[in-house]
Amino acid sequence: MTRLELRELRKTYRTRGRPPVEAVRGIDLTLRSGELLGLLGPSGCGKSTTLRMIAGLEAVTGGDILVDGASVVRAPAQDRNMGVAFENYALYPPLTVAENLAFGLRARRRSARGDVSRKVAEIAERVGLREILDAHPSTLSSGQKQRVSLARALIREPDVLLLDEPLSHLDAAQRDTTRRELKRIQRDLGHTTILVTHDQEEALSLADRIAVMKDGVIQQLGTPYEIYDSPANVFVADFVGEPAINLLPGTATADAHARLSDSVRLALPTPVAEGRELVLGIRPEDLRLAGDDSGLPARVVAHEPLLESGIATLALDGVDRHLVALTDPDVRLAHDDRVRVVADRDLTQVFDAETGDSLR
Ligand SMILES: Nc1ncnc2c1ncn2[C@@H]1O[C@H](COP(=O)(O)OP(=O)(O)OP(=O)(O)O)[C@@H](O)[C@H]1O
Repeated sequence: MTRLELRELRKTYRTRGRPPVEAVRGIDLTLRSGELLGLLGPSGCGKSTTLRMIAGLEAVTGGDILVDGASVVRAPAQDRNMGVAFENYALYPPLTVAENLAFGLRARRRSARGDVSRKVAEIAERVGLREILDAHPSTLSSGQKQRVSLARALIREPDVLLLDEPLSHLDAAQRDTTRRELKRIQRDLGHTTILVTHDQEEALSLADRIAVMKDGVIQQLGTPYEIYDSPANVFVADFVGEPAINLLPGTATADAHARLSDSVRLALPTPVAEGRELVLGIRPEDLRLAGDDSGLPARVVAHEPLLESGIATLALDGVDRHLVALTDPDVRLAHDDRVRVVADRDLTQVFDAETGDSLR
């Protein structure tokens, strides 16, 4: 069981003839023993750089990395005891799966031959690789390769497990199964784990806590519920959630409303200084179609009736921006239908238009 701490971790890439790139700008994070932390953010936000610094594959520009309170920031990669499974697998093609697994173990410790075979068999059983132990990587599916990659990281009995987009090459069905397996294995073995992903669903379903990153800075650290229900700013609100949250500009009124246009006002969950420019965030599932004349009049732009719930695109009368609302599975709407839409006041997010920060 291991605690991992990142303190003021920084990385600036300097390439001759180009301006420096500040990929990671002072990250502070503490992972509890056995915790699975999802590092989530768009491409280029510095996730992989962070992981590579922890693994010792990239020198840090500043800050510290501590494992159980001891700094490892100057230790070479092979002395850090981190299990790494990266996106591009990095399996050795001439070796069989069993040999690939054994190789990782032998390279690390001078283990006895019998010991190695026992460990390979054990991990193959746990990760579901028994049938393909004699296969070569070139004959494996993407899902199998990713599992071998995970097994190779696990077989070293690492203090910390670092997974970079471990499910990215899988199709939807494989991803679901592998995700469940990954969660089970991580929980059984109790590794302190960082999982890098740009896929919010992966982060929301796997992680104990999520750190949402943008431009080398952590925007919010919290449980999946905290991130989803109480986003710290517009970026987090917009990045997490599918279909995306509705973001509507408005101006605060004296009576705890936001004016979206001359004719449209929405109630705020908390009072805000009159005249303040806001962005309201309303999740598609927090909008409902009214059966009576409550709510705001709107026109249906499009409706996709899906199996579990439909997705309606609506134009509120007098507001330029379209809204997306989830509809019950039995609802059928046609283009230009008139409806009335109600937003749940208590679930409405309120952000400052200038800073993007939450005002709740
Ligand atoms: N070796 C390098 N030299 C120079 N710049 C780099 C290098 N590696 C990454 N960068 C830059 O650092 C920033 C962060 O990159 P990084 O790969 O860590 O992001 P990421 O969030 O993992 O993105 P992705 O999901 O696309 O891998 C990007 O602007 C990238 O172009």
